Amino acid sequence: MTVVTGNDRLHQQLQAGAEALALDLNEGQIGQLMDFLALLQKWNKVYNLTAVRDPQEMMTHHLLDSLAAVAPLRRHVAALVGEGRGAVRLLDVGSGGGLPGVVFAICCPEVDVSCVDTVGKKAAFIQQAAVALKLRNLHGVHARVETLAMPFDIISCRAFASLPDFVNWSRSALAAPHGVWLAMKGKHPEDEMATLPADVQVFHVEQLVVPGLDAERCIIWMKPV
Ligand SMILES: C[S@@+](CC[C@H](N)C(=O)[O-])C[C@H]1O[C@@H](n2cnc3c(N)ncnc32)[C@H](O)[C@@H]1O
Repeated sequence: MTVVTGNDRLHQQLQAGAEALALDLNEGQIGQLMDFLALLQKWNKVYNLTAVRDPQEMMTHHLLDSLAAVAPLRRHVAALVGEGRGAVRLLDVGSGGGLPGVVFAICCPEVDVSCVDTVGKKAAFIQQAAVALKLRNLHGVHARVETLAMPFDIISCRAFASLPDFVNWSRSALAAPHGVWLAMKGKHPEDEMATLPADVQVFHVEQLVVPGLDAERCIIWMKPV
């Protein structure tokens, strides 16, 4: 008789989710995502990284939710590389326990990902995850995003702030002239979009479907004009 453990079930769910999202992930990447889930579970008790405590809920609400943004991100990265941009740098703002930043670093090894958070222990957790998962393209940064001035090609966020606050606070870290913002949102944020600064343009609203999650999700892509 084969015994199916809770971990096996989560592994199967992750694999099925990646397939539903048409994501080409190798076994190493699936393994890193499972290891990241285990790290989140383990250190959440100490560092208070996320209000989500149940491993099953962490899979759907954190991992699969973040994975839903990977194909759109890969498309944008491919376009940047096609324009002749070398190493693509991404900043994930208010990354907390590393969402979506760590998932992006695992799934897009060619992208250099920095996760910034004002809470020191969260940035330290990202550094720890980078070592444990052997992710040389992942960095934890302890700072307020408003203080960063290094140029990033893509600045992402999930569950961070309103769109106007997100772009205003992170603007000095956006590379000119090609840098873009990738904001992961739930319901289409019409009110927030209406109050964006005049020199910030929404150039694409991309609907997302998260496997196993019956909820509205979208990416708001923005750029300075
Ligand atoms: C609600 S959590 C979201 C965490 C993660 N992105 C997620 O989706 O689970 C927001 C995070 O933003 C961080 N934060 C708030 N203001 C910030 C700022 N000005 N610069 C950087 N991080 C900030 C908080 O410490 C917190 O970890």
